[in-house]
Amino acid sequence: MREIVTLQIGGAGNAIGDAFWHVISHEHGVDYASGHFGGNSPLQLERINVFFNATASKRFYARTIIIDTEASTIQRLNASSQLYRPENFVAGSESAGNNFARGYHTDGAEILDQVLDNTRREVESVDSLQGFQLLHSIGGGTGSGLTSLIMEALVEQYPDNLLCNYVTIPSPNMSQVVVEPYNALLSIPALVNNSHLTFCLDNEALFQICNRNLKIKMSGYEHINHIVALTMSGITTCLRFPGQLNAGLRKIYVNMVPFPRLHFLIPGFAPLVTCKQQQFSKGTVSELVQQIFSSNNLLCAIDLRKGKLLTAAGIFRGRMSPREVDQLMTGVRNKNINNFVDWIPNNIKTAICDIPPRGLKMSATFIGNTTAIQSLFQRLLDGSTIMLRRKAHLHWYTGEGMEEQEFIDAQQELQAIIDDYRGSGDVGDD
Ligand SMILES: COc1ccc(-c2[nH]nc3c2-c2cc(OC)c(OC)c(OC)c2CC3)cc1
Repeated sequence: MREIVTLQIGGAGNAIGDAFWHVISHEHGVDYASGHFGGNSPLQLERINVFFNATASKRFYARTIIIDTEASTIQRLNASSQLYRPENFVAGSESAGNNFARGYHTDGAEILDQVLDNTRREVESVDSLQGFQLLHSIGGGTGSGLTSLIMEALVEQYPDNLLCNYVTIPSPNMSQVVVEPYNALLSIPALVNNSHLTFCLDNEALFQICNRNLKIKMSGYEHINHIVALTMSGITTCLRFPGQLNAGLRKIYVNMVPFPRLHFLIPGFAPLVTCKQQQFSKGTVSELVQQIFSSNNLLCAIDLRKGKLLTAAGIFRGRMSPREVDQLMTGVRNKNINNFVDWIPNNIKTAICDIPPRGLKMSATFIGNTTAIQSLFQRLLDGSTIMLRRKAHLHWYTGEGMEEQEFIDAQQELQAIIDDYRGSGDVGDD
């Protein structure tokens, strides 16, 4: 079996992780609170080992390391579910204080060995590890700094395995902490150089979806974390259920990432409508296809029409005609040929799983590798430049041992990835 070890890091990473385990434990017939299997189909067990470990007493637990520099998140999760193995909790003694430097150099560094020891134990208990998925934000100190440190260690200790990151990206309009742009900026080098697949989860888009699509007036993190969990469930469907694709992280990597550095993927999900709208929906595949290519359903605040898709994947769930799905997806490509690079001929792929997500008859999940992501990176660059030019709040980082040059180097790395994506959209389009 091709197992995946999850590391959920920091407040946001653990919130996303808990939402993800809620969704997929139900899909696999596992009770979230107790870990007991009560499912009704062998399909729920056939590939359950990708994300879960079975215990002697036929219970299941999530193969995840629960990490935070402060104990409160850990304590809450430990109290909420037996899906979490107590030995896999790693808590620091002091919060990273929303500071990359404390996550990477001081408070985070203090718990790195515990993280790696717990990871090693889970790796040694599996048959055939395919890789790691890391759930974290880059706006806070633990999610940015400690995750960067963990990624460097994982790449060194497990050079043949893939790192798949699900990263929440701070929004200037939903800012929690004034130095989020610095933490996000400083996370870029590790994501560019150590992640193989980086799924970008933009708080700007997620809150827009809650307000615009779902008409939620006072949207909170519980709402966006559930949208993220539904999308992660869609992305991992082919890993977790048998189907026509012999699915593994490496197959996604090989087919979605044409150049190693261009591995930043934009997820989308459909339907993202109110219950009332869902009642009036025709519930057609055509509606799903139209929605997943709409920027309103992307989990990043970008406009697909302002770039070119290098590669794209659509994962459809529910009972539907494969022929209709292929025709509609091919139709989108043919009608929007200028929004697809012409130097990867077969750059759109669909997969169908007839098991729908909870509460829906059918759904679609989109993954796009698009040059339009430049605008997201430019937003991060601009947000950090405006403070860095005046060295505002820099003392919180230099006081923890960092140098201003590290910020300048990170900005050059960010500009370089922007240039690489821009250049890839021009290649071949003479
Ligand atoms: C852009 O062009 C392509 C993209 C992917 C593949 C492919 N080949 N083999 C696989 C896959 C694959 C496809 C998936 O979605 C369509 C997929 O779900 C995320 C998925 O997820 C697990 C996989 C893994 C298995 C082929 C072409």
